[in-house]
Amino acid sequence: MRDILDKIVATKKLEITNHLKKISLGNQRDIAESNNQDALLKPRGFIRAIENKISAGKAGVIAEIKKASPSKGVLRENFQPAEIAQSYEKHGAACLSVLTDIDYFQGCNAYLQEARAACSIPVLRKDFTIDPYQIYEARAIGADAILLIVACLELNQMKELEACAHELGLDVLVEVHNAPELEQALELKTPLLGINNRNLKTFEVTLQTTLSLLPMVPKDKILVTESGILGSADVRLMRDNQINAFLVGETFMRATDPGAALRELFA
Ligand SMILES: O=P(O)(O)OC[C@@H](O)[C@@H](O)c1c[nH]c2ccccc12
Repeated sequence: MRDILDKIVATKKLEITNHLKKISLGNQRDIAESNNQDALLKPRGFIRAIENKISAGKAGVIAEIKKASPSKGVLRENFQPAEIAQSYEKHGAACLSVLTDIDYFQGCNAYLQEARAACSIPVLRKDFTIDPYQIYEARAIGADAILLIVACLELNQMKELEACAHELGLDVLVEVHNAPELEQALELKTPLLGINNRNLKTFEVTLQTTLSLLPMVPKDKILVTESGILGSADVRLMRDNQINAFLVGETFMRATDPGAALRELFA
């Protein structure tokens, strides 16, 4: 049986092919938009926003906006990206992460646009990036950073995608969940390195993933621990190990007020 990541990547390839087909059939609007520099939003520095929090002695929190996940189904019924974004910003998030994948996370580009327009902090487009076309699209919808998941990319492809993002002024978060992937990620230029505590192939979550890879992470990288941060003990464990950047989704999505939950978790 194929695992979920293979399945997602296969769907993503189909989505891109269909989109490119639509464009070549005469729907040029998306392309025209992304070529119109005046219509483009100026990127907000994603990495800089995290660095600023950390150098002020605070946690750099990337607060996620996701309606659903393949492992847990719908996380939040009354899902209002703009309202959530404002609450996150008000309660001290460094940045946002917005799921735009449709088929597995019930996300969409409009959620990112709504969230970003409602606040002034930078936004990561959380999606399965496998083609440069998606990076142009990310730029066109106003994303400030993109995600590269080592588990679904070849090294040369990753370098090409990173160069494309940097050319467009976007920051890159590279994500790993084991030692061989980490070695590949260190071949990239980006200082922003995410360790996902959730194995995307098995859905298993353990904070040990971050702790066990920590000795391999060079000091000049900004390490983000991703997934499975549930309570203040988790935050303390990470901060005791000099890990100061966090990507948190589910814990906030299940709270009545996601921003208030953020403030409480990092108090
Ligand atoms: O909801 P959690 O357990 O706090 O996890 C957030 C985030 O790390 C997770 O959504 C995530 C990390 N990497 C991904 C890649 C694709 C989709 C989703 C993700």
